[in-house]
Amino acid sequence: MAALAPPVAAIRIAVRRALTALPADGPVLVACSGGADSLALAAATAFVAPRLGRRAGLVTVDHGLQEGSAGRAEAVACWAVEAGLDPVEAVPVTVAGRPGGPEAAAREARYQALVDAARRHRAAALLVGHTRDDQAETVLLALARGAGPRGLAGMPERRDLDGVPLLRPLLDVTRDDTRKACAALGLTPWEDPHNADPSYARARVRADVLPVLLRALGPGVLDNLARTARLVAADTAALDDLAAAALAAPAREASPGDGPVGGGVVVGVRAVGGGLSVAALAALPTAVRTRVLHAWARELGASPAALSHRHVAALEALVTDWHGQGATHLPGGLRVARRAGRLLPLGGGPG
Ligand SMILES: Nc1ncnc2c1ncn2[C@@H]1O[C@H](COP(=O)(O)OP(=O)(O)OP(=O)(O)O)[C@@H](O)[C@H]1O
Repeated sequence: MAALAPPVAAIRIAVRRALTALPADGPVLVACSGGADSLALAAATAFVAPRLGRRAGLVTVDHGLQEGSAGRAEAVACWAVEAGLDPVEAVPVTVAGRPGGPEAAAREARYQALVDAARRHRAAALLVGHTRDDQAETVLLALARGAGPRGLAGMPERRDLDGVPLLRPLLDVTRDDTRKACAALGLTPWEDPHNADPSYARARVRADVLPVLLRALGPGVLDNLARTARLVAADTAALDDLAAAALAAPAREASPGDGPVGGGVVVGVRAVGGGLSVAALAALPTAVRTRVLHAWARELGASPAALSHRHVAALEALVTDWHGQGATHLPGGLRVARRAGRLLPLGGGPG
């Protein structure tokens, strides 16, 4: 028997690790574009899942944006059936008419179709093929746009997508390895023209920025960027937890010796009679306060997509830079004002 190529083995190990952590019920569904990353993922899942006594299927979404896209989706689906995956679906979606740029609209349509398929098949999880290279690109793009820790934390290995667990088993695998694995298995991946289109920032990072960094700083750069994402993600999760605890608890009079947060003590911020206590907010470290304000704005009804750091900064100014300014406007027509030591939504929203 021919020796197994190392990238094929590494990808199977990564998939095995992801699948063994899942609850027993329901198939896993691989989201596959036909590109090298998700094709290598699908091939590894087709191999590993039955050996773990689990069903594995595949969904490929046809955005209908390029000539021949339906044929490409059909070809991926035919390969998947031959590879023993079941269920297999090629789902056409309509991208035109959705809000946002074409890329965002395509992503939204794709994720909706994937979630619908996962629900239809009562899937235990959806698997996507993001690699360590994708993670490094994500971190660089976040750095360049000043995204803050949430962006620098990159893509999580696991997240909830409208109630469906979304897994990224290949975050420790390089794109080079997914290509090598496809070659070793005799698979011909589809080359998405968008990946080389310089009008996309990610494509420019991929083609121009990462190669320079790798040449100048050595091959450890990809690893280091991905590690940065993991470290930042852990810190961010801890700060989010502190903010959630502060937002859940009633404000009380601060007494000398109270750390703002620390020693297991979290100062609550809910004011008696509604709204948030300005004094309690002021006692929090900035990193926790901004998270509290962000979470509260969402609770009031501001859509996360529309809520920007400028809105949160304006809310924060009501606490830390108060000079009698008027109400702050939030997305969705919401307004928040400072009144008698409290931040209050105007117009009788939830407090
Ligand atoms: N048309 C599609 N149908 C199903 N899943 C998709 C589709 N496009 C992308 N995905 C999923 O989302 C992941 C990320 O896609 P994206 O296009 O951002 O990355 P990529 O690096 O080009 O991945 P790939 O090489 O697998 O196309 C893919 O690995 C795949 O799991």
